[in-house]
Amino acid sequence: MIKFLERENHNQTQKRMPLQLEDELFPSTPGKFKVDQRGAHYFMNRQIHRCFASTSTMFLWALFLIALTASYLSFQSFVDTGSKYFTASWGGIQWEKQVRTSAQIHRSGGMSVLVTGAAGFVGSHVSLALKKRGDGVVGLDNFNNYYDPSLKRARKNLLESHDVFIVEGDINDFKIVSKLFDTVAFTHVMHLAAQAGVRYALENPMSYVHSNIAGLVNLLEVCKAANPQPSIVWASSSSVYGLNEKSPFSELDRTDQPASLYAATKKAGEEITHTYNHIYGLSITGLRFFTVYGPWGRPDMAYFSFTRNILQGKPITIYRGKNKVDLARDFTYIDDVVKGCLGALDSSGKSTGSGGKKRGAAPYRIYNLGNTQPVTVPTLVGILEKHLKVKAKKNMIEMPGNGDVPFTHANISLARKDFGYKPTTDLQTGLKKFVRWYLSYYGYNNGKPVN
Ligand SMILES: O=C(O)[C@H]1O[C@H](OP(=O)(O)OP(=O)(O)OC[C@H]2O[C@@H](n3ccc(=O)[nH]c3=O)[C@H](O)[C@@H]2O)[C@H](O)[C@@H](O)[C@H]1O
Repeated sequence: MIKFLERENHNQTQKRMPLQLEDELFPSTPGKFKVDQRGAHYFMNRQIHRCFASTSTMFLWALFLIALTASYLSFQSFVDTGSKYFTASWGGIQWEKQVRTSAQIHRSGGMSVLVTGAAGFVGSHVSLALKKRGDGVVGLDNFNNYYDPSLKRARKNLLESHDVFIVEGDINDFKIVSKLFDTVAFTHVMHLAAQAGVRYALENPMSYVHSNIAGLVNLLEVCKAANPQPSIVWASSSSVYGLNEKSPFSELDRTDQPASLYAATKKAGEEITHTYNHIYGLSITGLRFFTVYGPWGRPDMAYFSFTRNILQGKPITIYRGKNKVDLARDFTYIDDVVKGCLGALDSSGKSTGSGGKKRGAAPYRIYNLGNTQPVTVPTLVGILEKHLKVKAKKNMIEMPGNGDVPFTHANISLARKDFGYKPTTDLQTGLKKFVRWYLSYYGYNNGKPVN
């Protein structure tokens, strides 16, 4: 704003100056010019003298103008630098120091990981787990308001208390992502920033294109050019199986029938990452998460919003499939997913390229991270009622055509074989932990809000 006003003033100054010059060099009232009676010689001399006088005046004015312009320009650049320094939320010596400190590795053979979406549900858990075992972690998150940003801020505070620094920025911002790679030679990227949610795609389709397509490509562009290139592990989704009816879902099953735009953008992500692996030698691992739940979770997900409504005495809507068949999900507890993420990072293998040039084949992998025990939505509600000690007001309706699929069920043998992935938390146990966290975070005591 300051810059804008100054530019306007500058234009006014420039407009005014030639007028003032004209006023000085030429009579503004030519009709009042009197014929001189003192002879041609005198007149000629006088004209020559005037001519010299006006040339030197012009010269002086020109000098003055040049000096004025030069001083304006240097002032402007001072203002630019100053305002960038004072208003930018990133950059500067102190910022770089924070990034480098956070990325420092504290165990032998450890990694330095850029975690995108670090203030998100899975991102915050993975960041903390990496930090706790001695890896370097830097977070990147845009803190958007898809759901209550205060929850993201609370996760950020938690991470900061464990010395994880989170940079506030968007994966679409080429400058900030490049700057991070200029500051730290990240060995790995855990890419979890995304527009999540299956049904929200009906409301805001472009947000999925922005984050899950454009943001992904932007991140890959920076990674491909980095030297050394990092290995990338990123969040795909169980939703890519779409209308697949073969159960359990295996990584070799078809994924070309997405039921939602969310699923389509995740599937596109799998294809996009494949091209970066193929052309630039980036090591890529895509993880298909199956309805991840747990403490510090996402308020837009069913288990979370059901809990909120049940506690507030509000009705919940339970979707049912055709012929009143209950919907089912392979709900997967966050701690199991975190172990899967770390296993995928540890086994990812190196990227082969450098500075945008491929030097050989690099791993390209895709894994299911599920629980292998699908549970119906009414059963989920029953477990919540038990833990909350409150009966839900249920409103059963037929599943609208909103992108939902009837069931999900993961075959996890590939992840088990390659990095020992073995989920150990059933829905009863996981929801108990979630409810305990929820009541404490939102200030409930014996099922009643405190204060
Ligand atoms: O595995 C994934 O890849 C995805 O998992 C998650 O999607 P979903 O499996 O759809 O989870 P979630 O919304 O909790 O709905 C659960 C069940 O409750 C039903 N459901 C939902 C809302 C409601 O009001 N009523 C209802 O019956 C609903 O019909 C469904 O049967 C992530 O959100 C998504 O980002 C992605 O990661």
